[in-house]
Amino acid sequence: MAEVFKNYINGKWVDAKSGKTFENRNPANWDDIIGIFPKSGPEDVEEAVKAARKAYQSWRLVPPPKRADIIKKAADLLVQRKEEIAREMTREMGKILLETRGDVQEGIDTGYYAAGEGRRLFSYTTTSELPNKFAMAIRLPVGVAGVITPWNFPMAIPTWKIFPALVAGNTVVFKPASDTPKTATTLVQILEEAGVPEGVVNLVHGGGNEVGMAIVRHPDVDLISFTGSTAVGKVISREAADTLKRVSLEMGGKNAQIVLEDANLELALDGVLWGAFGTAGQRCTATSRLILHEVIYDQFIEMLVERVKKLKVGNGLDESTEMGPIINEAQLNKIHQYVEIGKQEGAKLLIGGYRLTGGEYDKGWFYAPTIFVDVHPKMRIAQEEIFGPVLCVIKVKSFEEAIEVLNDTVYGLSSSIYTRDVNKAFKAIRDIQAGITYINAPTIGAETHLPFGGVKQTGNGHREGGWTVFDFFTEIKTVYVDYSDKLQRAQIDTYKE
Ligand SMILES: NC(=O)C1=CN([C@@H]2O[C@H](COP(=O)(O)OP(=O)(O)OC[C@H]3O[C@@H](n4cnc5c(N)ncnc54)[C@H](OP(=O)(O)O)[C@@H]3O)[C@@H](O)[C@H]2O)C=CC1
Ligand SMILES: O=C(O)CCC(=O)C(=O)O
Repeated sequence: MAEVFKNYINGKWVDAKSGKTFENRNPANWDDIIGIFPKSGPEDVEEAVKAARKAYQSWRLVPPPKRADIIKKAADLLVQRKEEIAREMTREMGKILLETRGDVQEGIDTGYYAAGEGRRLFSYTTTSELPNKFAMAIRLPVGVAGVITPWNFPMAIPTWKIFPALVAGNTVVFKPASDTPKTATTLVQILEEAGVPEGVVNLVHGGGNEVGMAIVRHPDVDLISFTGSTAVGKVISREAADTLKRVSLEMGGKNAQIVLEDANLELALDGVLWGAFGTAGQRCTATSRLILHEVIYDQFIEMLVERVKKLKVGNGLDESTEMGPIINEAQLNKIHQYVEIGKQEGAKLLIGGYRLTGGEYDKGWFYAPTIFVDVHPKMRIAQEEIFGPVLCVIKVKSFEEAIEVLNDTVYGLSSSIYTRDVNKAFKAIRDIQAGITYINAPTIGAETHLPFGGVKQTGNGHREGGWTVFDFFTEIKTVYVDYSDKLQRAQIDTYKE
């Protein structure tokens, strides 16, 4: 019998009001049912927002170090349960154990980092232009935060949002991706066990159009933190405009790795393998384009194909597997459509380009690691996010052309350049249009204490991670304290003759 899960609203585990449910299955083995989850609707969101609004009145008054103690405890619980959660996550969304352990670790790191901010949450004091007057800017919570997350980092991304939101004093209505409701449930169970009071965190399972949209449109939700596709991010941005709520959007990418003629080729090879085929390419920071200098082009392609041929694709629970399945059938079909588009556009398919079949592959969504060469930078496969194990290789004649090609996309999340020339490395840091640039390292592998986010159509100017995330989750209040016991007029009295 499949396990049945519930929503978490106002401190209680409850079914969807409609009683409807949906099923979630292991993408590496469809026979394995992960669980049955509530298929909620706007009426459930209504309850969750009401609970979050009520809880906000007391949560905002809890001293930040006390709020942080609860997040620290949640991180401790994640440490204790790391292996179990990683295994469940691999079952739920497919990526290999090495990566799901990393995903939980990112949640742990975020927890300890955010908890530390409970004793800082720095803003500043400054001077006043008038005598006997004190001036400062302080941070206050914003209110009820709607948190909408994707499936590819089912622990890390929710914690990037929920932990700092709570330390800052906001309450949360959390809608996780429909493909990863179990990991989301585990996170909320942990927050409950850590001592989060009722109503402070609410979990509502269900579809994006029903639950996600109801959160975005709700007038009592003050801010939305969203990670997902650019298409959905644009819809959210438009819908949120009606209530003028604050919105943080972390969206798609078309990240590139440049390899120059002077690069350490072995290192660059390890980088692109990990960047392009890690998590089966289903990372917003995945290396989707490889830009090679013509001098090393043939040699590097030969080295790359040799290694890609040997990649072991299979169930991520097997420790020897190097690449797991695709998340679902729709995503697999999308990837294959892009492969067909690439062929029609005239790119040369060097390896892969098909769904894997036979044996265990017949019960999962497995796709062969795929490489296209002779890719023109304007082709659709070089411009649009594929979100799968497909690498497009582009040949360039110079450093300048490499940067131009890298920037020639509507996205701007991550980027990487392999070179031993320090001047070129610094020029790349200056000229690449992306939120993240790696020198001699792959496009993936964010650290939680640094800002994370993209430019152009990848983001809307906010950053997660580091202390920058607190700029999003706090409201700045400017405070003047006049202790002169008389009316002092700024601007007028300041410059009185
Ligand atoms: N820049 C970044 O930091 C990152 C970006 N991503 C991006 O995420 C995408 C892959 O994730 P994926 O989950 O498929 O992305 P989606 O945009 O399809 O979904 C993301 C979340 O939004 C929900 N959603 C869908 N439609 C709506 C709607 N109309 N209103 C409100 N919420 C909605 C989804 O719910 P449901 O699951 O029920 O459909 C899910 O919870 C890729 O484009 C990737 O680049 C991923 C990780 C990091
Ligand atoms: O580890 C990283 O590079 C970022 C994680 C992430 O959110 C992603 O790539 O989808």
